[in-house]
Amino acid sequence: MARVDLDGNVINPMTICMIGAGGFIGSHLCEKLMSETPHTVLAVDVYNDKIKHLLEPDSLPWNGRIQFHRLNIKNDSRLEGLIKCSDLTINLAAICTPADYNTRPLDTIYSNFIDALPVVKYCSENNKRLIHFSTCEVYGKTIGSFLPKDSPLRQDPAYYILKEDTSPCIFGSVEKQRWSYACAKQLIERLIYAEGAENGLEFTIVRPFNWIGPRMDFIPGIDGPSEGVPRVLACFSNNLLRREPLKLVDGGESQRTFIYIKDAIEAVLLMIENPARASGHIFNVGNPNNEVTVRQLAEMMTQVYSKVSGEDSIETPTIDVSSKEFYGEGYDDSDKRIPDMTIINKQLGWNPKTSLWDLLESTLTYQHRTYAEAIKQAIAKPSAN
Ligand SMILES: NC(=O)c1ccc[n+]([C@@H]2O[C@H](COP(=O)([O-])OP(=O)(O)OC[C@H]3O[C@@H](n4cnc5c(N)ncnc54)[C@H](O)[C@@H]3O)[C@@H](O)[C@H]2O)c1
Ligand SMILES: O=c1ccn([C@@H]2O[C@H](COP(=O)(O)OP(=O)(O)O[C@H]3OC[C@@H](O)[C@H](O)[C@H]3O)[C@@H](O)[C@H]2O)c(=O)[nH]1
Repeated sequence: MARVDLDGNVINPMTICMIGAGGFIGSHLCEKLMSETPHTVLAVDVYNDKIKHLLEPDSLPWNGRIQFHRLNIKNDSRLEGLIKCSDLTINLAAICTPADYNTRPLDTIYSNFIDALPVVKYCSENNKRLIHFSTCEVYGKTIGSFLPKDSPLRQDPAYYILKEDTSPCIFGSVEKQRWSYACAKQLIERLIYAEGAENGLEFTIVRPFNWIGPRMDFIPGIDGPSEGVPRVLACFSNNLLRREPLKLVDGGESQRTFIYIKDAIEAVLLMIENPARASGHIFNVGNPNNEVTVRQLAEMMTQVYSKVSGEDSIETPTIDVSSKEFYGEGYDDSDKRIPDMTIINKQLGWNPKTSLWDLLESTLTYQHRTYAEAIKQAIAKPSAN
């Protein structure tokens, strides 16, 4: 049976230039597009480890519908040709780990703003559709965080729910280099929006709210640098696998809403296949029902990991660490992130499904299966010096 969109129109197979296809989100999106749609993907990245299983062997059912192009979009003239021969470009490429924002602010700004410029330009000049990945970090801090701690207004959703079309973007001072990422993402959003308004660029902007699941980032010393600091899911997974206490930055009081990657990918597929409903919009994509403090996340991950690994948790499961010690000078944080879902609901009829417990259970089962043995061996090996 032919695939139809939300308005009952037949969806024709398309060619998608996916930049950053080898990353966490890209790998799940490629998997979905290969297994459930007839579309072709030109997968652009400097790495392909996370999509290797889709690229080989030749006998896979989607053989020929995914091609990997190893290129760095900073300096490769092949990029324009790939965008030109696609119907749609999806840009995921970015430096997007908080440990980099204050320690490598130049690389962060270049990656999230300067390197995205040619992508936007080629799409605009060649009348190609663009789905650009921004971030929930563009909202920065909530209005409520500036109210006195005991103010009853802090309980009023008007002071903390983040809405695409009305919430302000509140960043810390320039010395707080944490905001280099959010600021670069905000400026590229504004540029894309302006290309739409002045030159007719057909665009969709996605603001992911802490998408998590298998293949996110790396486990330090196993498939990434030993001194590297990934995002919180991988940091806590690493601690659990090594039977170390989970580190709570500044008391673990910040709040986040976490969404299962597979739920979020459903939303992206709807955007891909419903251009008339998605174009010209900025979409929050998150799960407002899965809110926890980082401390609660640590506690839940400890419980879930114990269940899936069959190991008791250690005596002191968490320790407090200052942000200066953990991330260095210039770190700052978003206090609370609850996405408003009105626009995505209205345009695409999409809702997230998976509870935090369930998504942690499947993700930590994957982490345990993938890394437990390698960690055991790494710990057993006498150190090189
Ligand atoms: N995962 C989340 O919850 C989340 C939240 C907010 C925003 N985002 C945004 O979504 C996008 C994808 O995030 P992710 O979690 O998959 O990150 P990721 O780091 O796993 O993936 C990014 C990919 O882009 C590639 N890349 C970076 N620079 C490149 C370049 N110059 N040339 C070619 N490839 C390059 C990287 O090699 C990597 O594979 C990013 O733009 C990020 O800012 C993600
Ligand atoms: O080991 C750790 C790691 C992280 N944390 C805390 O956990 C919270 C979440 O940290 P993450 O590393 O997931 O990153 P953040 O949620 O702050 O930002 C992310 O948001 C959306 C995207 O744009 C990016 O993927 C990233 O910027 C922060 O408050 C952080 O300080 C810990 O307490 N301990």
